[in-house]
Amino acid sequence: MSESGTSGSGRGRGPQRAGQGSQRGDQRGGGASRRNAQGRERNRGPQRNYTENAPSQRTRRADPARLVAFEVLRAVASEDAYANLVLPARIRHHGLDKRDAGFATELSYGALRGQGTYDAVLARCVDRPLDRLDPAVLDALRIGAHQLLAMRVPAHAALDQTVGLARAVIGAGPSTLINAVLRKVSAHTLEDWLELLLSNETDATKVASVRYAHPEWIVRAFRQSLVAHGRPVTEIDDLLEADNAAPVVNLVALPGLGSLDEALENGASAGELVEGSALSSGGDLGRLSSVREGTTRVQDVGSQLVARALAAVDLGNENAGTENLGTAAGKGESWLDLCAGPGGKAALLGALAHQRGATLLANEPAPHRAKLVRQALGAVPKDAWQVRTGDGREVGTEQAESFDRVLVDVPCTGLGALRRRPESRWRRTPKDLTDLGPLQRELLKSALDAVKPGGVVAYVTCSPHPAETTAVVSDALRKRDDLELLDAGSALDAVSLTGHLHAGHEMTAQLWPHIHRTDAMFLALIHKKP
Ligand SMILES: C[S@@+](CC[C@H](N)C(=O)[O-])C[C@H]1O[C@@H](n2cnc3c(N)ncnc32)[C@H](O)[C@@H]1O
Repeated sequence: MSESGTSGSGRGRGPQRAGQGSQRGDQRGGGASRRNAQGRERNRGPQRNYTENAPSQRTRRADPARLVAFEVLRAVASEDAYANLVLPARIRHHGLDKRDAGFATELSYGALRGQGTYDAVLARCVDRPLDRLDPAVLDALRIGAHQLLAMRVPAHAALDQTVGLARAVIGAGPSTLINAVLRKVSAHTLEDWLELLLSNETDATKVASVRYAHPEWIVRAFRQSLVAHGRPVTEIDDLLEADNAAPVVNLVALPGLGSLDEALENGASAGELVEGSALSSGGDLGRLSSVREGTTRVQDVGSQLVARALAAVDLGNENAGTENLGTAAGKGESWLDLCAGPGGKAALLGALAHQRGATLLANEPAPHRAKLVRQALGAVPKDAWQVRTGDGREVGTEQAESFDRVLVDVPCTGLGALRRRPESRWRRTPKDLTDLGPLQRELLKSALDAVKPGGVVAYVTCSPHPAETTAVVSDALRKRDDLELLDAGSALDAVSLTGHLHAGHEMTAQLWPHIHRTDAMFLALIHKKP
Protein backbone atom coordinates (compact mmCIF):
# COMPACT_ATOMS: atom_id res chain seq x y z
CA MET A 1 0.00 0.00 0.00
CA SER A 2 2.72 2.49 0.80
CA GLU A 3 4.36 4.35 -2.02
CA SER A 4 7.60 6.16 -1.69
CA GLY A 5 7.94 9.81 -1.02
CA THR A 6 10.69 11.65 0.77
CA SER A 7 11.10 11.49 4.48
CA GLY A 8 10.55 14.24 6.97
CA SER A 9 8.48 14.97 10.01
CA GLY A 10 9.65 18.02 11.87
CA ARG A 11 9.58 18.18 15.65
CA GLY A 12 7.05 20.68 16.72
CA ARG A 13 4.76 21.49 19.58
CA GLY A 14 1.40 19.84 19.59
CA PRO A 15 0.10 16.32 19.91
CA GLN A 16 2.48 13.41 19.95
CA ARG A 17 4.86 13.41 17.04
CA ALA A 18 6.37 10.26 15.70
CA GLY A 19 10.06 10.36 16.51
CA GLN A 20 12.87 9.83 14.10
CA GLY A 21 13.02 6.11 13.68
CA SER A 22 15.30 3.86 11.74
CA GLN A 23 14.56 3.81 8.06
CA ARG A 24 14.69 0.05 7.63
CA GLY A 25 11.50 -0.50 5.73
CA ASP A 26 9.26 -3.51 5.62
CA GLN A 27 9.00 -4.33 1.95
CA ARG A 28 5.98 -6.61 2.08
CA GLY A 29 3.38 -5.96 -0.55
CA GLY A 30 -0.40 -6.00 -0.46
CA GLY A 31 -1.94 -4.55 2.64
CA ALA A 32 1.36 -4.62 4.46
CA SER A 33 3.20 -1.40 4.99
CA ARG A 34 6.78 -0.27 4.71
CA ARG A 35 7.02 0.14 8.42
CA ASN A 36 10.29 0.46 10.24
CA ALA A 37 11.23 -1.36 13.40
CA GLN A 38 9.30 1.16 15.48
CA GLY A 39 6.20 0.53 13.39
CA ARG A 40 6.36 3.92 11.67
CA GLU A 41 5.68 4.14 7.99
CA ARG A 42 8.63 5.47 6.13
CA ASN A 43 9.13 7.95 3.38
CA ARG A 44 6.58 10.50 4.37
CA GLY A 45 7.08 13.44 2.06
CA PRO A 46 5.88 16.99 2.18
CA GLN A 47 4.14 16.59 -1.16
CA ARG A 48 0.62 15.20 -1.25
CA ASN A 49 0.35 12.59 -4.02
CA TYR A 50 -3.04 10.98 -4.06
CA THR A 51 -4.10 8.00 -6.07
CA GLU A 52 -6.56 9.07 -8.71
CA ASN A 53 -9.06 6.38 -7.79
CA ALA A 54 -12.42 7.34 -6.37
CA PRO A 55 -13.00 5.99 -2.84
CA SER A 56 -15.16 3.21 -4.28
CA GLN A 57 -12.26 1.96 -6.39
CA ARG A 58 -9.70 2.13 -3.65
CA THR A 59 -8.81 -0.59 -1.22
CA ARG A 60 -11.72 -2.20 0.56
CA ARG A 61 -9.55 -4.07 2.97
CA ALA A 62 -8.86 -2.86 6.45
CA ASP A 63 -5.14 -2.81 7.20
CA PRO A 64 -4.96 -4.88 10.42
CA ALA A 65 -2.83 -2.33 12.30
CA ARG A 66 -5.26 0.49 11.52
CA LEU A 67 -8.16 -1.79 12.33
CA VAL A 68 -6.65 -2.43 15.76
CA ALA A 69 -6.29 1.33 16.36
CA PHE A 70 -9.87 1.88 15.24
CA GLU A 71 -11.14 -0.87 17.53
CA VAL A 72 -9.22 0.64 20.44
CA LEU A 73 -10.74 4.08 19.86
CA ARG A 74 -14.21 2.53 19.53
CA ALA A 75 -13.85 0.56 22.78
CA VAL A 76 -12.60 3.65 24.61
CA ALA A 77 -15.51 5.77 23.36
CA SER A 78 -18.36 3.31 23.56
CA GLU A 79 -17.39 0.95 26.39
CA ASP A 80 -15.40 3.28 28.62
CA ALA A 81 -12.48 0.90 28.07
CA TYR A 82 -8.87 1.67 28.95
CA ALA A 83 -6.65 1.83 25.88
CA ASN A 84 -3.70 0.22 27.64
CA LEU A 85 -5.83 -2.84 28.42
CA VAL A 86 -7.70 -3.11 25.10
CA LEU A 87 -4.71 -2.58 22.84
CA PRO A 88 -2.66 -5.68 23.74
CA ALA A 89 -5.79 -7.84 23.47
CA ARG A 90 -6.63 -6.49 20.00
CA ILE A 91 -3.00 -6.85 18.86
CA ARG A 92 -3.08 -10.50 19.95
CA HIS A 93 -6.50 -11.07 18.39
CA HIS A 94 -5.34 -9.80 14.99
CA GLY A 95 -1.95 -11.49 15.27
CA LEU A 96 0.05 -8.33 14.51
CA ASP A 97 3.80 -8.69 14.20
CA LYS A 98 6.14 -6.39 16.11
CA ARG A 99 6.18 -3.65 13.49
CA ASP A 100 2.45 -3.56 12.99
CA ALA A 101 1.95 -3.66 16.76
CA GLY A 102 4.24 -0.62 17.07
CA PHE A 103 2.29 1.18 14.35
CA ALA A 104 -1.07 0.34 15.97
CA THR A 105 0.22 1.53 19.35
CA GLU A 106 1.47 4.83 18.02
CA LEU A 107 -1.70 5.37 16.01
CA SER A 108 -4.19 4.57 18.76
CA TYR A 109 -2.33 6.33 21.58
CA GLY A 110 -1.49 9.33 19.40
CA ALA A 111 -5.06 9.71 18.10
CA LEU A 112 -6.41 9.48 21.66
CA ARG A 113 -3.92 11.91 23.19
CA GLY A 114 -4.23 14.38 20.33
CA GLN A 115 -8.02 14.23 20.16
CA GLY A 116 -8.52 17.85 21.24
CA THR A 117 -6.23 19.19 18.55
CA TYR A 118 -7.58 16.88 15.86
CA ASP A 119 -11.17 17.70 16.70
CA ALA A 120 -10.39 21.40 16.36
CA VAL A 121 -8.94 20.73 12.89
CA LEU A 122 -11.77 18.40 11.89
CA ALA A 123 -14.37 20.94 13.00
CA ARG A 124 -13.00 23.23 10.28
CA CYS A 125 -13.33 20.48 7.66
CA VAL A 126 -16.78 19.06 8.43
CA ASP A 127 -20.02 20.81 7.53
CA ARG A 128 -21.76 20.02 10.83
CA PRO A 129 -20.92 19.94 14.52
CA LEU A 130 -18.68 16.96 15.30
CA ASP A 131 -21.15 15.62 17.85
CA ARG A 132 -23.63 15.12 15.02
CA LEU A 133 -21.29 12.71 13.26
CA ASP A 134 -21.63 8.97 13.77
CA PRO A 135 -19.10 8.33 16.59
CA ALA A 136 -17.45 5.59 14.50
CA VAL A 137 -16.93 8.06 11.65
CA LEU A 138 -15.41 10.56 14.06
CA ASP A 139 -12.98 7.94 15.36
CA ALA A 140 -11.96 7.03 11.80
CA LEU A 141 -11.39 10.74 11.11
CA ARG A 142 -9.23 11.08 14.23
CA ILE A 143 -7.15 8.11 13.13
CA GLY A 144 -6.76 9.65 9.68
CA ALA A 145 -5.88 13.06 11.15
CA HIS A 146 -3.17 11.61 13.38
CA GLN A 147 -1.56 9.80 10.46
CA LEU A 148 -1.71 12.90 8.26
CA LEU A 149 -0.58 15.44 10.84
CA ALA A 150 1.75 13.66 13.22
CA MET A 151 3.02 10.39 11.79
CA ARG A 152 5.48 9.67 9.06
CA VAL A 153 2.79 8.17 6.88
CA PRO A 154 2.61 9.25 3.23
CA ALA A 155 -0.62 11.21 2.69
CA HIS A 156 -1.92 8.86 0.01
CA ALA A 157 -1.40 5.86 2.29
CA ALA A 158 -3.09 7.61 5.21
CA LEU A 159 -6.06 8.46 3.00
CA ASP A 160 -6.35 5.19 1.09
CA GLN A 161 -5.99 3.04 4.14
CA THR A 162 -8.29 5.05 6.38
CA VAL A 163 -10.96 5.19 3.71
CA GLY A 164 -10.47 1.44 3.09
CA LEU A 165 -10.88 0.82 6.79
CA ALA A 166 -14.05 2.91 6.86
CA ARG A 167 -15.48 1.03 3.84
CA ALA A 168 -14.74 -2.29 5.47
CA VAL A 169 -16.04 -1.59 8.96
CA ILE A 170 -18.46 1.37 8.72
CA GLY A 171 -19.82 1.39 5.16
CA ALA A 172 -19.47 2.91 1.71
CA GLY A 173 -21.46 6.10 2.42
CA PRO A 174 -19.38 7.26 5.38
CA SER A 175 -16.15 6.42 3.54
CA THR A 176 -16.96 9.08 0.94
CA LEU A 177 -17.39 11.69 3.70
CA ILE A 178 -14.19 10.50 5.39
CA ASN A 179 -12.31 10.75 2.11
CA ALA A 180 -13.52 14.32 1.53
CA VAL A 181 -12.76 15.47 5.07
CA LEU A 182 -9.30 13.91 5.25
CA ARG A 183 -8.36 15.50 1.93
CA LYS A 184 -9.13 18.87 3.52
CA VAL A 185 -7.11 17.93 6.62
CA SER A 186 -4.16 16.97 4.46
CA ALA A 187 -4.06 20.39 2.81
CA HIS A 188 -1.96 21.77 5.70
CA THR A 189 0.71 20.61 8.08
CA LEU A 190 -0.08 20.52 11.78
CA GLU A 191 1.88 23.73 12.40
CA ASP A 192 -0.09 25.48 9.64
CA TRP A 193 -3.35 24.20 11.08
CA LEU A 194 -2.40 25.49 14.52
CA GLU A 195 -1.56 28.85 13.01
CA LEU A 196 -4.92 28.93 11.22
CA LEU A 197 -6.84 27.89 14.32
CA LEU A 198 -5.04 30.02 16.86
CA SER A 199 -3.70 33.15 15.18
CA ASN A 200 -6.67 35.25 16.35
CA GLU A 201 -7.09 33.53 19.71
CA THR A 202 -6.10 35.74 22.63
CA ASP A 203 -7.03 33.40 25.48
CA ALA A 204 -3.78 31.68 26.47
CA THR A 205 -5.65 28.74 28.04
CA LYS A 206 -7.55 28.05 24.82
CA VAL A 207 -4.34 28.31 22.81
CA ALA A 208 -2.53 25.83 25.06
CA SER A 209 -5.59 23.56 25.13
CA VAL A 210 -5.73 23.23 21.33
CA ARG A 211 -1.98 23.24 20.76
CA TYR A 212 -1.20 20.59 23.37
CA ALA A 213 -4.48 18.68 23.25
CA HIS A 214 -5.51 19.05 26.89
CA PRO A 215 -8.95 20.13 28.18
CA GLU A 216 -8.93 23.75 29.27
CA TRP A 217 -9.63 22.87 32.91
CA ILE A 218 -6.50 20.73 33.01
CA VAL A 219 -4.39 23.51 31.51
CA ARG A 220 -5.64 25.80 34.30
CA ALA A 221 -5.17 23.05 36.91
CA PHE A 222 -1.57 22.49 35.80
CA ARG A 223 -0.80 26.20 36.01
CA GLN A 224 -2.14 26.23 39.58
CA SER A 225 -0.16 23.08 40.33
CA LEU A 226 3.13 24.54 39.10
CA VAL A 227 2.62 27.60 41.27
CA ALA A 228 1.52 25.55 44.30
CA HIS A 229 4.74 23.54 44.14
CA GLY A 230 7.03 26.52 43.61
CA ARG A 231 7.72 26.18 39.90
CA PRO A 232 7.50 28.98 37.33
CA VAL A 233 4.16 29.05 35.56
CA THR A 234 6.10 29.53 32.32
CA GLU A 235 6.88 25.81 32.43
CA ILE A 236 3.29 25.06 31.45
CA ASP A 237 4.10 24.45 27.77
CA ASP A 238 6.88 22.01 28.65
CA LEU A 239 4.62 20.20 31.10
CA LEU A 240 1.79 19.84 28.60
CA GLU A 241 4.19 18.75 25.89
CA ALA A 242 5.73 16.12 28.19
CA ASP A 243 2.27 14.56 28.53
CA ASN A 244 2.17 13.98 24.79
CA ALA A 245 5.41 12.03 24.59
CA ALA A 246 5.31 8.28 24.87
CA PRO A 247 6.51 7.51 28.42
CA VAL A 248 9.75 5.66 28.97
CA VAL A 249 9.53 2.23 30.58
CA ASN A 250 11.55 1.97 33.78
CA LEU A 251 12.56 -1.18 35.57
CA VAL A 252 13.31 -1.78 39.22
CA ALA A 253 15.33 -4.68 40.60
CA LEU A 254 13.80 -5.59 43.96
CA PRO A 255 16.52 -4.86 46.52
CA GLY A 256 18.23 -7.99 47.78
CA LEU A 257 16.20 -10.18 45.41
CA GLY A 258 16.59 -8.98 41.82
CA SER A 259 19.35 -7.95 39.49
CA LEU A 260 19.37 -5.67 36.48
CA ASP A 261 22.22 -7.55 34.80
CA GLU A 262 19.98 -9.45 32.41
CA ALA A 263 18.05 -6.29 31.44
CA LEU A 264 21.31 -4.37 30.92
CA GLU A 265 22.72 -7.20 28.78
CA ASN A 266 19.57 -6.97 26.69
CA GLY A 267 19.86 -3.30 25.87
CA ALA A 268 18.43 -1.52 28.93
CA SER A 269 20.47 1.36 30.31
CA ALA A 270 21.19 2.03 33.96
CA GLY A 271 18.80 4.50 35.59
CA GLU A 272 20.29 7.87 36.45
CA LEU A 273 17.90 9.00 39.18
CA VAL A 274 17.65 6.12 41.60
CA GLU A 275 19.71 3.03 42.39
CA GLY A 276 18.45 -0.34 41.25
CA SER A 277 16.58 1.15 38.29
CA ALA A 278 17.03 0.87 34.54
CA LEU A 279 15.54 2.35 31.42
CA SER A 280 14.08 -0.41 29.29
CA SER A 281 15.07 -0.62 25.64
CA GLY A 282 11.45 -1.60 24.88
CA GLY A 283 10.18 -4.77 23.33
CA ASP A 284 8.69 -7.75 25.09
CA LEU A 285 9.92 -7.63 28.68
CA GLY A 286 8.53 -11.11 29.26
CA ARG A 287 11.64 -12.44 27.50
CA LEU A 288 13.67 -11.51 30.59
CA SER A 289 13.64 -14.32 33.15
CA SER A 290 14.09 -11.80 36.01
CA VAL A 291 10.86 -10.07 34.88
CA ARG A 292 9.04 -13.41 34.59
CA GLU A 293 10.21 -14.31 38.11
CA GLY A 294 9.04 -10.93 39.41
CA THR A 295 12.39 -9.94 40.93
CA THR A 296 12.69 -7.21 38.28
CA ARG A 297 9.55 -5.18 37.68
CA VAL A 298 8.27 -2.35 35.54
CA GLN A 299 7.90 0.73 37.74
CA ASP A 300 8.03 4.46 37.16
CA VAL A 301 11.09 6.06 38.74
CA GLY A 302 8.86 8.50 40.63
CA SER A 303 7.18 5.57 42.40
CA GLN A 304 10.56 4.06 43.19
CA LEU A 305 11.79 7.34 44.67
CA VAL A 306 8.82 7.92 46.98
CA ALA A 307 8.81 4.32 48.27
CA ARG A 308 12.55 4.43 48.93
CA ALA A 309 12.25 7.85 50.59
CA LEU A 310 9.70 6.47 53.07
CA ALA A 311 11.88 3.44 53.81
CA ALA A 312 14.95 5.64 54.33
CA VAL A 313 13.51 8.11 56.85
CA ASP A 314 15.64 8.09 59.97
CA LEU A 315 13.14 7.44 62.75
CA GLY A 316 15.75 7.91 65.41
CA ASN A 317 15.28 4.32 66.58
CA GLU A 318 18.36 2.40 67.48
CA ASN A 319 17.57 -0.06 64.73
CA ALA A 320 16.00 2.24 62.18
CA GLY A 321 18.05 4.28 59.81
CA THR A 322 19.02 4.80 56.24
CA GLU A 323 19.49 2.01 53.76
CA ASN A 324 23.22 2.46 53.99
CA LEU A 325 23.15 1.07 57.50
CA GLY A 326 22.50 -2.35 55.97
CA THR A 327 20.17 -5.10 57.04
CA ALA A 328 19.95 -4.05 60.71
CA ALA A 329 18.23 -0.76 59.84
CA GLY A 330 14.51 -0.99 60.50
CA LYS A 331 14.79 -4.44 62.12
CA GLY A 332 11.58 -5.45 63.80
CA GLU A 333 9.61 -2.56 62.34
CA SER A 334 6.03 -2.90 61.06
CA TRP A 335 5.22 -1.20 57.78
CA LEU A 336 1.81 -0.56 56.23
CA ASP A 337 0.82 0.15 52.62
CA LEU A 338 -2.76 1.32 53.08
CA CYS A 339 -3.82 1.56 49.41
CA ALA A 340 -1.64 -1.07 47.83
CA GLY A 341 -3.32 -2.20 44.61
CA PRO A 342 -1.99 -3.18 42.12
CA GLY A 343 1.12 -3.54 44.26
CA GLY A 344 3.98 -1.73 42.53
CA LYS A 345 5.15 0.17 45.59
CA ALA A 346 4.19 -2.72 47.90
CA ALA A 347 6.63 -5.00 46.04
CA LEU A 348 9.49 -2.52 46.48
CA LEU A 349 8.58 -1.82 50.11
CA GLY A 350 8.17 -5.56 50.78
CA ALA A 351 11.65 -6.25 49.41
CA LEU A 352 13.15 -3.40 51.46
CA ALA A 353 11.29 -4.62 54.56
CA HIS A 354 12.58 -8.16 54.04
CA GLN A 355 16.12 -6.85 53.60
CA ARG A 356 15.89 -5.07 56.94
CA GLY A 357 14.02 -7.60 59.03
CA ALA A 358 10.83 -5.53 58.97
CA THR A 359 7.37 -6.72 57.88
CA LEU A 360 4.81 -5.17 55.54
CA LEU A 361 1.01 -5.25 55.67
CA ALA A 362 -0.40 -4.37 52.24
CA ASN A 363 -4.07 -3.37 52.28
CA GLU A 364 -6.38 -3.13 49.28
CA PRO A 365 -10.20 -3.20 49.28
CA ALA A 366 -10.83 -4.41 45.72
CA PRO A 367 -10.43 -8.23 45.74
CA HIS A 368 -9.10 -8.41 42.17
CA ARG A 369 -6.55 -5.73 42.97
CA ALA A 370 -5.64 -7.43 46.27
CA LYS A 371 -4.85 -10.50 44.13
CA LEU A 372 -2.54 -8.36 42.01
CA VAL A 373 -0.82 -7.17 45.20
CA ARG A 374 -0.20 -10.80 46.22
CA GLN A 375 1.21 -11.50 42.78
CA ALA A 376 3.43 -8.40 42.92
CA LEU A 377 4.77 -9.54 46.30
CA GLY A 378 5.20 -13.12 45.06
CA ALA A 379 8.98 -12.82 44.67
CA VAL A 380 9.41 -11.50 48.23
CA PRO A 381 9.79 -14.18 50.94
CA LYS A 382 6.39 -14.79 52.50
CA ASP A 383 7.42 -14.16 56.09
CA ALA A 384 7.99 -10.49 55.20
CA TRP A 385 4.47 -9.55 54.14
CA GLN A 386 0.72 -10.05 54.44
CA VAL A 387 -2.14 -8.78 52.31
CA ARG A 388 -5.35 -7.49 53.90
CA THR A 389 -8.43 -7.13 51.69
CA GLY A 390 -10.48 -4.35 53.21
CA ASP A 391 -11.29 -0.67 53.50
CA GLY A 392 -8.22 1.31 54.48
CA ARG A 393 -10.36 3.74 56.43
CA GLU A 394 -10.90 1.08 59.08
CA VAL A 395 -7.25 0.24 59.67
CA GLY A 396 -6.60 3.35 61.77
CA THR A 397 -9.11 2.27 64.41
CA GLU A 398 -8.60 -1.50 64.07
CA GLN A 399 -4.83 -1.26 64.33
CA ALA A 400 -4.23 2.10 65.99
CA GLU A 401 -0.60 3.14 66.59
CA SER A 402 0.72 -0.15 65.20
CA PHE A 403 3.05 0.78 62.35
CA ASP A 404 6.43 2.48 62.14
CA ARG A 405 6.12 3.49 58.48
CA VAL A 406 2.88 3.93 56.54
CA LEU A 407 2.45 4.58 52.85
CA VAL A 408 -0.92 6.09 51.90
CA ASP A 409 -0.90 6.28 48.10
CA VAL A 410 -4.46 7.50 47.77
CA PRO A 411 -6.87 7.06 44.86
CA CYS A 412 -6.50 10.31 42.87
CA THR A 413 -7.29 11.87 39.51
CA GLY A 414 -4.06 10.56 38.02
CA LEU A 415 -3.39 13.97 36.46
CA GLY A 416 0.29 13.23 36.98
CA ALA A 417 0.24 10.17 34.72
CA LEU A 418 -1.69 11.42 31.69
CA ARG A 419 1.12 10.35 29.36
CA ARG A 420 0.52 6.72 30.39
CA ARG A 421 -3.26 6.77 29.95
CA PRO A 422 -3.94 8.43 26.63
CA GLU A 423 -7.71 8.72 27.03
CA SER A 424 -7.85 9.79 30.65
CA ARG A 425 -7.44 13.56 30.07
CA TRP A 426 -10.74 13.53 28.14
CA ARG A 427 -12.52 11.44 30.77
CA ARG A 428 -11.53 13.23 33.92
CA THR A 429 -13.60 16.19 35.08
CA PRO A 430 -13.15 18.80 37.82
CA LYS A 431 -15.86 16.90 39.72
CA ASP A 432 -13.43 13.99 40.19
CA LEU A 433 -11.30 16.30 42.32
CA THR A 434 -14.18 17.21 44.60
CA ASP A 435 -15.47 13.63 44.71
CA LEU A 436 -12.08 12.18 45.71
CA GLY A 437 -11.27 14.80 48.36
CA PRO A 438 -13.24 13.26 51.27
CA LEU A 439 -11.84 9.75 50.65
CA GLN A 440 -8.29 11.09 50.43
CA ARG A 441 -8.75 12.91 53.76
CA GLU A 442 -10.26 9.87 55.48
CA LEU A 443 -7.49 7.59 54.25
CA LEU A 444 -4.82 10.02 55.43
CA LYS A 445 -6.56 10.24 58.82
CA SER A 446 -6.62 6.45 59.07
CA ALA A 447 -2.92 6.31 58.19
CA LEU A 448 -2.12 8.92 60.84
CA ASP A 449 -4.11 6.92 63.42
CA ALA A 450 -2.39 3.69 62.40
CA VAL A 451 1.17 5.02 62.72
CA LYS A 452 2.98 4.74 66.05
CA PRO A 453 4.09 7.87 67.86
CA GLY A 454 7.58 8.47 66.48
CA GLY A 455 6.64 6.87 63.15
CA VAL A 456 6.15 8.39 59.71
CA VAL A 457 3.37 8.52 57.12
CA ALA A 458 4.13 9.10 53.43
CA TYR A 459 1.13 10.73 51.75
CA VAL A 460 1.52 10.12 48.01
CA THR A 461 -0.54 10.98 44.93
CA CYS A 462 0.08 10.60 41.23
CA SER A 463 -1.22 14.10 40.72
CA PRO A 464 0.26 17.53 41.32
CA HIS A 465 -3.13 19.19 41.87
CA PRO A 466 -3.13 21.26 45.07
CA ALA A 467 -6.68 20.07 45.91
CA GLU A 468 -5.41 16.50 46.33
CA THR A 469 -1.88 17.23 47.51
CA THR A 470 -1.01 20.23 49.67
CA ALA A 471 -4.63 21.01 50.66
CA VAL A 472 -5.22 17.47 52.00
CA VAL A 473 -1.97 17.53 53.96
CA SER A 474 -2.47 20.99 55.46
CA ASP A 475 -6.04 20.09 56.48
CA ALA A 476 -4.70 17.06 58.39
CA LEU A 477 -1.95 19.09 60.05
CA ARG A 478 -4.44 21.77 61.11
CA LYS A 479 -6.62 19.22 62.93
CA ARG A 480 -3.96 17.74 65.24
CA ASP A 481 -0.99 18.96 67.19
CA ASP A 482 0.99 15.72 67.25
CA LEU A 483 2.16 15.98 63.64
CA GLU A 484 5.02 17.69 61.84
CA LEU A 485 6.19 17.68 58.26
CA LEU A 486 9.60 16.22 57.48
CA ASP A 487 11.50 17.71 54.56
CA ALA A 488 10.26 15.53 51.69
CA GLY A 489 12.52 17.24 49.11
CA SER A 490 15.62 16.35 51.13
CA ALA A 491 14.28 12.83 51.68
CA LEU A 492 13.99 12.35 47.91
CA ASP A 493 17.45 13.83 47.37
CA ALA A 494 18.85 11.38 49.94
CA VAL A 495 17.67 8.36 47.94
CA SER A 496 18.44 9.80 44.51
CA LEU A 497 21.66 9.16 42.65
CA THR A 498 22.04 12.83 41.73
CA GLY A 499 21.49 14.12 45.27
CA HIS A 500 19.67 17.17 43.95
CA LEU A 501 16.28 16.64 42.37
CA HIS A 502 15.01 20.14 43.23
CA ALA A 503 11.60 18.64 43.91
CA GLY A 504 11.04 20.14 47.35
CA HIS A 505 8.90 23.16 48.19
CA GLU A 506 7.73 24.21 51.65
CA MET A 507 8.55 20.74 53.10
CA THR A 508 6.56 18.73 50.53
CA ALA A 509 7.94 17.46 47.21
CA GLN A 510 6.62 17.21 43.68
CA LEU A 511 8.21 15.29 40.79
CA TRP A 512 7.40 16.33 37.21
CA PRO A 513 7.40 14.66 33.79
CA HIS A 514 8.99 17.71 32.14
CA ILE A 515 11.75 18.03 34.75
CA HIS A 516 12.44 14.56 36.12
CA ARG A 517 10.95 12.47 33.27
CA THR A 518 8.85 10.68 35.91
CA ASP A 519 5.14 10.69 36.60
CA ALA A 520 4.09 13.80 38.54
CA MET A 521 4.29 12.09 41.93
CA PHE A 522 3.65 14.12 45.10
CA LEU A 523 5.19 13.23 48.46
CA ALA A 524 4.58 14.57 51.96
CA LEU A 525 6.31 12.90 54.92
CA ILE A 526 4.33 13.40 58.12
CA HIS A 527 6.05 12.53 61.39
CA LYS A 528 3.91 11.68 64.42
CA LYS A 529 5.65 13.20 67.39
CA PRO A 530 6.76 10.60 70.00
C1 LIG B 1 -3.11 5.09 43.47
S1 LIG B 1 -3.65 3.48 43.69
C2 LIG B 1 -2.34 2.78 44.60
C3 LIG B 1 -1.19 2.36 43.75
C4 LIG B 1 -0.24 1.42 44.48
N1 LIG B 1 0.28 2.03 45.69
C5 LIG B 1 0.91 0.96 43.61
O1 LIG B 1 2.00 1.53 43.70
O2 LIG B 1 0.73 0.02 42.83
C6 LIG B 1 -4.89 3.66 44.86
C7 LIG B 1 -5.49 2.35 45.36
O3 LIG B 1 -6.36 2.66 46.44
C8 LIG B 1 -7.40 1.74 46.42
N2 LIG B 1 -8.51 2.23 47.25
C9 LIG B 1 -9.69 2.77 46.89
N3 LIG B 1 -10.47 2.99 47.96
C10 LIG B 1 -9.76 2.58 49.04
C11 LIG B 1 -10.05 2.50 50.42
N4 LIG B 1 -11.21 2.92 50.91
N5 LIG B 1 -9.10 1.98 51.23
C12 LIG B 1 -7.91 1.57 50.74
N6 LIG B 1 -7.60 1.62 49.44
C13 LIG B 1 -8.52 2.11 48.60
C14 LIG B 1 -7.73 1.59 44.96
O4 LIG B 1 -8.44 0.38 44.73
C15 LIG B 1 -6.34 1.59 44.35
O5 LIG B 1 -5.88 0.29 44.20
